[in-house]
Amino acid sequence: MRYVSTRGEAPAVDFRAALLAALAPDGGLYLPEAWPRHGGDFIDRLKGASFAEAASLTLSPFVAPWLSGEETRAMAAKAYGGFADPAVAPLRRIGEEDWLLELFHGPTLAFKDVAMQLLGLLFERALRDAGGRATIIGATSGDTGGAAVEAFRGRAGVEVFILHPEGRISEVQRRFMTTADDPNICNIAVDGTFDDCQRVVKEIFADCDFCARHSVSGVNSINWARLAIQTVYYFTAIAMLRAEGVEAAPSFVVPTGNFGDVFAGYAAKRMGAPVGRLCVAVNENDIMHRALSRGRYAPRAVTPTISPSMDIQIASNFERLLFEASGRDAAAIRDFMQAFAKKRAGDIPAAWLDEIRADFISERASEAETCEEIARLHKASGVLVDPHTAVGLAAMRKARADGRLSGPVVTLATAHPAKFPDAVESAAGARPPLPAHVGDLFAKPERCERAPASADAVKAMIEQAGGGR
Ligand SMILES: Cc1ncc(COP(=O)(O)O)c(C=O)c1O
Ligand SMILES: N[C@@H](CCOP(=O)(O)O)C(=O)O
Repeated sequence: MRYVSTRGEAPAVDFRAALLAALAPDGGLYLPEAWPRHGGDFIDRLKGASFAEAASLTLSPFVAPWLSGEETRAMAAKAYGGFADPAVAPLRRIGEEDWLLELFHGPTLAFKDVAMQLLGLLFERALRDAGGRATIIGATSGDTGGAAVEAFRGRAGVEVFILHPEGRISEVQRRFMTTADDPNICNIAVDGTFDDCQRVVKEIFADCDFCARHSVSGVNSINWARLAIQTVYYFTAIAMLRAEGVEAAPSFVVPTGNFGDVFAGYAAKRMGAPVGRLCVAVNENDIMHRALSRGRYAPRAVTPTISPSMDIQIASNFERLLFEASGRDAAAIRDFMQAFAKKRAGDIPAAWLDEIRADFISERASEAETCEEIARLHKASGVLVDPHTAVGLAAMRKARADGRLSGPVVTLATAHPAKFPDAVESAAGARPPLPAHVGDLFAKPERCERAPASADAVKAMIEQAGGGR
């Protein structure tokens, strides 16, 4: 399997090269040159399988011939061995035809752990094979950073620089990053928004000399490997529903920010997973809802919300969807992205929009609706959800009410409620305790640098630390 760039001006590469590069050298995002198919009885084969086994079966066409099925299975078993729930991504029924897919049982209590725990091992292996080092640069609105720190702390040959928007993430999210005392981890609180952090990361990637000198790589969802791994839980969720006797193709509601997780659902569908609709659920930062419903992709100023990880305007992975919707017309994507960079807005061609709407719907949840959803579920069933998951549930309820969703629906529960205790307590009147395995988070000292939202400032910090050399 080889990987091509959405902008068509970079050579096709194998999985290991796409993994280590993260972003293609032409500024585009990698995708498999053709979607592998998991048809036939694939879902049935997953029914009794462990999550690690399912991961190895799902990922094998992506990682072959670099890794054998046996090697992938061993890595996945190691990656998921420490999850608090042995199912890794269990389903919880919350209504007649409604389920939550709980993706927060990993070490930092968010869905990012599912991909990141395996990604850490893949990086380690890739660097060992290539005999190299890496400087990982990442932007986070709260969860990617903690998951990356946990997955890469103490790993030989890897230095990690994570940028977060100062004061715009929860204290628990921040502590998952800043309490790591390993010398290969550097947290940087940026004076700006998540979009500023992501812009700085992309500007650094655009400096080819710097990247070559420091072996720069990334673990945000611009990295195809992240999304490939995230396809796994769409397959396992469908297999678990089948095991419960639910044969109809479920729809998935995905709390969305950078458009990575919902694109993974789309990728699973393209690979043959029987997926109904994909519902893009956003908070008041609703650029993706406006783009999909009105056809104009135009950022506004970021509004801080109680679901801070989705306080995002520029959704990196939308480029991947546009590439698919355009019939993989890389020249058209280049034009679209260049015009967008200049005008800060873009009109999505009608034909592309029709393609997108064949698979996707979208919905927005206000702050009040998000709080109501947390309170409603807690009152009805005693279950506490985090505000990102609640955005998904509010979107699900609206889309069911007007008939855009029907039949079995799985809403992705993307974070543990204890990551956002204040917001959850104020909505539901109950404070979610931190799980015992992370109970010492508030006892550890924090370590964090500060920087303006400038690529030069961050590059200077990396230079000074000697990252990747
Ligand atoms: C808890 C949580 N939910 C949802 C999202 C949105 O996911 P994505 O950026 O893949 O759309 C994020 C951030 O990525 C998150 O941290
Ligand atoms: N919501 C994310 C933002 C980064 O998204 P990614 O999926 O591209 O890594 C976060 O919590 O950091």
